[in-house]
Amino acid sequence: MESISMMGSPKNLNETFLPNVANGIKDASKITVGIIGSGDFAKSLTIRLIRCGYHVVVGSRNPKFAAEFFPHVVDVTHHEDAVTKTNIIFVAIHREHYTSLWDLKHLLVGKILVDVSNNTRVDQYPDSNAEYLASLFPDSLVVKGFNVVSAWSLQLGPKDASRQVYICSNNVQARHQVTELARQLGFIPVDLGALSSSREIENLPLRLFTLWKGPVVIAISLATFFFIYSFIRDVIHPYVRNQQSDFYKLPIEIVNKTLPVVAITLLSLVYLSGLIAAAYQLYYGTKYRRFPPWLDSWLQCRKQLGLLSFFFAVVHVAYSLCLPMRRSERYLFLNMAYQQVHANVENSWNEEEVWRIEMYISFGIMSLGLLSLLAVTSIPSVNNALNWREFSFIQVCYSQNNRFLLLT
Ligand SMILES: NC(=O)C1=CN([C@@H]2O[C@H](COP(=O)(O)OP(=O)(O)OC[C@H]3O[C@@H](n4cnc5c(N)ncnc54)[C@H](OP(=O)(O)O)[C@@H]3O)[C@@H](O)[C@H]2O)C=CC1
Ligand SMILES: [Cu+2]
Repeated sequence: MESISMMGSPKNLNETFLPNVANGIKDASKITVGIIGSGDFAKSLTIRLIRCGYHVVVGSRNPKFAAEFFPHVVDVTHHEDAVTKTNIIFVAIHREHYTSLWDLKHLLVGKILVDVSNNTRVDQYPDSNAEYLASLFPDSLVVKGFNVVSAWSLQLGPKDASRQVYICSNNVQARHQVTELARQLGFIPVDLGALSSSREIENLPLRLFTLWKGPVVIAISLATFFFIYSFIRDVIHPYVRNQQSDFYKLPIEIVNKTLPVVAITLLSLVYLSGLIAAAYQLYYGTKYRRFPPWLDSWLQCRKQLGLLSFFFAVVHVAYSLCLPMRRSERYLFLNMAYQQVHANVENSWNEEEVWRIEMYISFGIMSLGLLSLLAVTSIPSVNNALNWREFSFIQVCYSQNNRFLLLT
């Protein structure tokens, strides 16, 4: 195949408007890409397209005003003019304004409309924005994509941000063209098939947060609970019983007692979900039965729970390293030395205590090392570089790590 051609366009049946990459020749300079709207997304996309050698025509309600915000090489014009000049048009306006393009319907027949819109809530509308656009312009080829990249990362270039863009459309040719365009802009396109996937794609930027919400709430609740528990046990109780004021322990000691407990509880939650899932499958004697929704979402957020556990472990290490720096520690040490002299004790070496602390610290460091290995492998690019055997090896290390942590 010589080039990607625009199939299904009644006017330009064989016109090529994407650079020919089949034989390695990239000639984007002759290709015009249209953008409707002159907002943040339109501006950033324009800059990327220009950098990659495309010619850009922007359609605005107020082209004179909008032109000030675009490089001079960009053709900023009225909607009608813009859509006649190109076959691939990014619709960079919000869903509520799609109907304002209604008058252009006859000009958009057979053209590719790329819907880049996002919503503010998951499943905000009964239909996805892209499906809505397709229903308004049934004779155009609607493609969903690019909504997962922010205007900011578009400008910075894909090196500094997530590189994947998800693309779907009911028209295979249109989908391939937008996929190719995404690739040439330096992104990694992920083909999600038919336009019915657009709802999922639109929920993606919103979903990123929901995976963290549960684990963060759990971590904060656990931290609050264990903090209050240690506070009552180590500060309030001695105060009530012996009038001994240990309130100085609040900022460091009590916090540092809370951190490892939260870390290990979160880590055990990571594994508990897997065990419950296994027990569930054994109980029903099949692996083809759907897990209940709570278990499903629990299994999905294991990575986040693990990373939060790592975070608490790291902070615990930092706190522990700072323990001997405290003034209180120095006073306690001096008092102890004085009492020892007073009691005429020459050597206070306690072999058992020495061994306990040596082992404690050694296991602690080892656990942190293994936890950080796991945290690093959870980074997608590192994870992708591992094959299945390497991945299961690290999983085994991880479960060993649990034992270390329990020991310490
Ligand atoms: N900003 C971002 O980081 C991202 C944005 N998106 C999506 O891109 C789309 C545009 O976002 P963004 O650029 O941030 O939004 P902006 O509000 O910055 O820009 C929207 C543009 O729409 C046009 N517009 C406004 N009102 C109307 C109207 N009544 N009728 C027709 N056109 C109108 C305006 O252009 P003009 O005045 O020239 O007509 C305006 O510049 C949205 O759907 C958003 O979800 C997706 C991913 C990231
Ligand atoms: Cu510890």
